[in-house]
Amino acid sequence: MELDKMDENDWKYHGEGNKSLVVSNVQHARVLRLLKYSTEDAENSHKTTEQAFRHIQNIVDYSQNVMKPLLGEKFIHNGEAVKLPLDFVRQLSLKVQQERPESRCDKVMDTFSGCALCLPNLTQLSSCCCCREHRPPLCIEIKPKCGFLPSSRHVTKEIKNQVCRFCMHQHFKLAHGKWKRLSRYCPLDLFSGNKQRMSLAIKHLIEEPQNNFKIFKGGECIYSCKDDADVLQDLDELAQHLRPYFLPSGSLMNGHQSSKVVLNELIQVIVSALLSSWDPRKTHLSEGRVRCEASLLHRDLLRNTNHCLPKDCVLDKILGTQMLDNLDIEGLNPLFKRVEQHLQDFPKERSSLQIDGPYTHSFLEKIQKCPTEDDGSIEYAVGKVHQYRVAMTAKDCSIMITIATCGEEDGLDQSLEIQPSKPRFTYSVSILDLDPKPYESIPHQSRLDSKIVNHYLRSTLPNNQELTNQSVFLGWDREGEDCTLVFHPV
Ligand SMILES: O=P(O)(O)O[C@@H]1[C@@H](OP(=O)(O)O)[C@H](OP(=O)(O)O)[C@H](O)[C@H](OP(=O)(O)O)[C@H]1OP(=O)(O)O
Ligand SMILES: Nc1ncnc2c1ncn2[C@@H]1O[C@H](COP(=O)(O)OP(=O)(O)OP(=O)(O)O)[C@@H](O)[C@H]1O
Repeated sequence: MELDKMDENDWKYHGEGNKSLVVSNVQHARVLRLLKYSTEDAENSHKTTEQAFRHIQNIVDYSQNVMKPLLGEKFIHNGEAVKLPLDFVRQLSLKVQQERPESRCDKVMDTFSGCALCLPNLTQLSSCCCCREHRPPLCIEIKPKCGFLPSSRHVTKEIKNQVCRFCMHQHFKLAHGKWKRLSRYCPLDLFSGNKQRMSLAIKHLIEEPQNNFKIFKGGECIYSCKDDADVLQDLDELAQHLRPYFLPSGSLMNGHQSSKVVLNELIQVIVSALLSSWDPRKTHLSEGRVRCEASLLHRDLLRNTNHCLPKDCVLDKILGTQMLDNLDIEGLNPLFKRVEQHLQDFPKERSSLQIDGPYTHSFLEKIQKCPTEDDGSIEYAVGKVHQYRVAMTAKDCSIMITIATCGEEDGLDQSLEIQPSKPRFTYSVSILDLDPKPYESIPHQSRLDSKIVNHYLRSTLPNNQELTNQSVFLGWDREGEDCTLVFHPV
């Protein structure tokens, strides 16, 4: 990328989240991730070039020195902080504006600093030369969220040991208008390691993707949550896109039947990619922490299955890192206050305690060498706060599974052979959105936790009206449901 010859016509809108907007290059498999600011205080809060560059470099350091050792080398792609010509950034901002979803327009792209993060475009396979078939790669993006129930003795509300945060949060989001329908996805099903539960979790993601599920074909997003949340997802249209990948070319199957087959095949491929690992060992998950009472799975299936993830598969790595939060926000809060008090008394120690970074090897050491028992020290409190922030990153990251079909003769390192008669896929699995979560956000986390739990208790118990209504609407059979997709025209 020649930074002095940047042309906005070489880039197009790719996607965005709460904090950044992403554009992709039309020729090369690269993206630029630019910061966003809230429109209310864009004038005041924008950073100077040096501050913005430092901020982005911090993200790179954190991803490389902290998250990569925890999540595994193979899943993480280092980005590079770059300084772009301001003219280019301003033109780019004008160009992408009309593509942006309305729901994200409460923030504006940073056109002041000229800084961005340059990353490989993970929706495209980097070494696709082994694939002689010329179908564009497919990429499935999953934001899995928190995959376990807390077991901390500091938890004061019993419901937190029974219903997972995602399922409780759904009710809060619905009440506050963030979404119009409840998602039936439960992260504990996805992280269970049980193929049947995982398939169901993915089925629920497809059915109601919200911001947890997207599909790209040849780098273009072909399936995601629409801004017009009233519209139900068109699964037949999705299946049309996927048919060439999952149904033999001569197949006579048509209509709903073929959509069902195609989507079930897709689900199987996703499950296999999520569980793939070279390590034959398993991580056994403690029963009490992987069963969510709000999951719609048949109770027997929840009770009578083994819960284990192949060691070092992407889900195992993410879950292990999420579990660094072992005190829960309720147990962390007093430690955060201890750190706050200490910083008031000794403000100069902020830097040696690495409260705002730098995210070096010694930051990782503070996490890894944190004492297991509270000895009353500031080191323990800081170690737990750092661990919690790292766990928060892992609870908010996304998984990208990029797959391409390949011919019989292709020699592949990573190939998924689902069934010998079916097409083979080469794939790559990556993790993205590994930004450090600010130290200052901990009090907000604590308030949000109480709001979510209290809202859930108020709104859902003792009757579960919202869920029941939705099941009727979509025609799902809640109790006896298996993992096959059922299509009911509405
Ligand atoms: O708090 P949560 O669980 O709602 O997570 C936030 C996400 O909401 P979600 O529930 O996934 O829709 C939220 O996602 P959306 O903006 O809702 O797509 C962000 O990822 C936010 O992170 P950040 O503050 O931008 O770094 C996330 O905030 P953090 O808690 O990770 O800081
Ligand atoms: N390296 C990449 N390759 C391809 N697509 C990417 C890449 N990085 C980000 N994206 C796309 O851009 C979207 C927004 O990026 P990202 O999740 O990093 O933004 P964010 O603002 O940090 O999100 P959040 O709301 O979680 O804070 C992603 O959901 C993904 O679809």
